[in-house]
Amino acid sequence: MSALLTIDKVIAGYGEAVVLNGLSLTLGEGRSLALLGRNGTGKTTLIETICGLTTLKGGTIHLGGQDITRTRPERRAALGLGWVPQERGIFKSLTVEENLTAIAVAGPWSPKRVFDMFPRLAERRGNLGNQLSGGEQQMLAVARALVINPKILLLDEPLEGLAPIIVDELLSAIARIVRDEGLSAIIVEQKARKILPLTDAAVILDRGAVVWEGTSAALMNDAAALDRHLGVADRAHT
Ligand SMILES: Nc1ncnc2c1ncn2[C@@H]1O[C@H](COP(=O)(O)OP(=O)(O)OP(=O)(O)O)[C@@H](O)[C@H]1O
Repeated sequence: MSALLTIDKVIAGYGEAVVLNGLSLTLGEGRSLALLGRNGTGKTTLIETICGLTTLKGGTIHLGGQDITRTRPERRAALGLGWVPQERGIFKSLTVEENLTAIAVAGPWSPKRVFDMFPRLAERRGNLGNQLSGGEQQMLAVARALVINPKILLLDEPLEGLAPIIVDELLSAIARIVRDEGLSAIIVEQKARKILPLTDAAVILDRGAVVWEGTSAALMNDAAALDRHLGVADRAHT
C-alpha cells in the first residue's frame, strides 16, 4: 500500500492559537479513514490544515509523494483534494446542474455519473442551490467534490443535522464511493457507529492529538475505547 497523504508532526492552528500539536497521520492509496473525536478536538482544523487554510507552525504534508506543505489552497485543490466543508460551500444562486458543470474536470466522475448516484439531484437539476433541502445541498456538495475528480475526498461531518432517511441515502452513496469505487477519503463524523462500517481505518483525536488509531473493525469491537474517547453519548446518537 503506497501512501497517498502523509502528515508528519504537524503543528497548526489559527493565528497564535495552536490546535494540532505534532500530529502525524498516513492515508494509503484507495483507503478510507474515519476521523473521530468529541467536539472541539481538532478534526475540522486537521481537514483545513490539509487544505492549507490554517496557520502552519511546523511539520510537513505530502500528497502523492509531493511536498504540499507550503502550497497555496487553490493549488492543493487542483492537485487532488476534494474538500466538502461543514458549511457545504455550494453556489446557491446557480442550478444544481450549473453547480457541477461550472467546476467539472475530465475524469471518471462526470456530472452524469454523479446524477446516477444521486437520483434526487438528477430530479432537481434545474433547481437553484437555495431551493434545495439540507440533505439535497449536502448531496450536491459531495457531488461537486466528486466532479473535480479528486485523489482524496475530505468530508467534514456530512451527516450533521440531516433526517434519518437522508442520512441512509448519503451513507449508501459514500459506501459506493469509498468501498465500491475505492476513492481515498477522510470522513469526519460524530456518529462513529454509522461511519465505521464503511471505512477501512479510524483515528480518534483529543486535544489536537491522535489518541487512538487502528482498523475501523477493531474500533467497532472496542466498546471501551468508544466509551473512553467518544463518550456514552455516541451510543445514544446512533
Ligand atoms: N477560526 C478559528 N479561530 C480560532 N480558533 C478556532 C477556529 N476554529 C476552531 N478553533 C478552535 O480550535 C479547536 C478545535 O476546533 P475544531 O473545529 O477543529 O474541532 P472539531 O473537532 O472539528 O469539533 P466539532 O466537532 O465541534 O466541529 C477548538 O478549540 C476551537 O475553538
